[in-house]
Amino acid sequence: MKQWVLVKTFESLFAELTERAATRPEGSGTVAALDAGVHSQGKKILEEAGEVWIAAEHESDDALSEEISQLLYWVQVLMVGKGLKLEDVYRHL
Ligand SMILES: N=c1c2ncn([C@@H]3O[C@H](COP(=O)(O)OP(=O)(O)OP(=O)(O)O)[C@@H](O)[C@H]3O)c2ncn1[C@@H]1O[C@H](COP(=O)(O)O)[C@@H](O)[C@H]1O
Repeated sequence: MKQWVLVKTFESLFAELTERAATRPEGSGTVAALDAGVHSQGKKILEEAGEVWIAAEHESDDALSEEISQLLYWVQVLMVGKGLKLEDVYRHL
């Protein structure tokens, strides 16, 4: 039987988090992060950005990649909480 591997992308993660915000499933860390509010989300973004910096200077590429993925996640949580769409950001790129 053929096995399909679903690759998560920035866009698919954003869709997933948007769906979490709408359906609010029990046990979702994203729902808890959204409920914690923008102050808490902003602190998490700063924390993860610091971890990215440290990993870039002192850790492996894999560790750096993991930290970057967490930073992207928290940026997306803040975006979803603020009601921003990907297009709102993309138009500034
Ligand atoms: N990609 C992520 C993701 N990246 C980071 N994080 C969270 O961000 C935090 C970062 O972890 P750290 O190691 O920096 O911190 P920690 O000290 O281990 O944890 P904390 O004490 O900070 O909670 C953790 O709480 C992680 O759960 C994420 N949480 C969820 N996702 C994805 O988001 C989607 C929805 O998840 P749920 O809402 O939990 O279903 C799923 O696809 C998940 O894989």
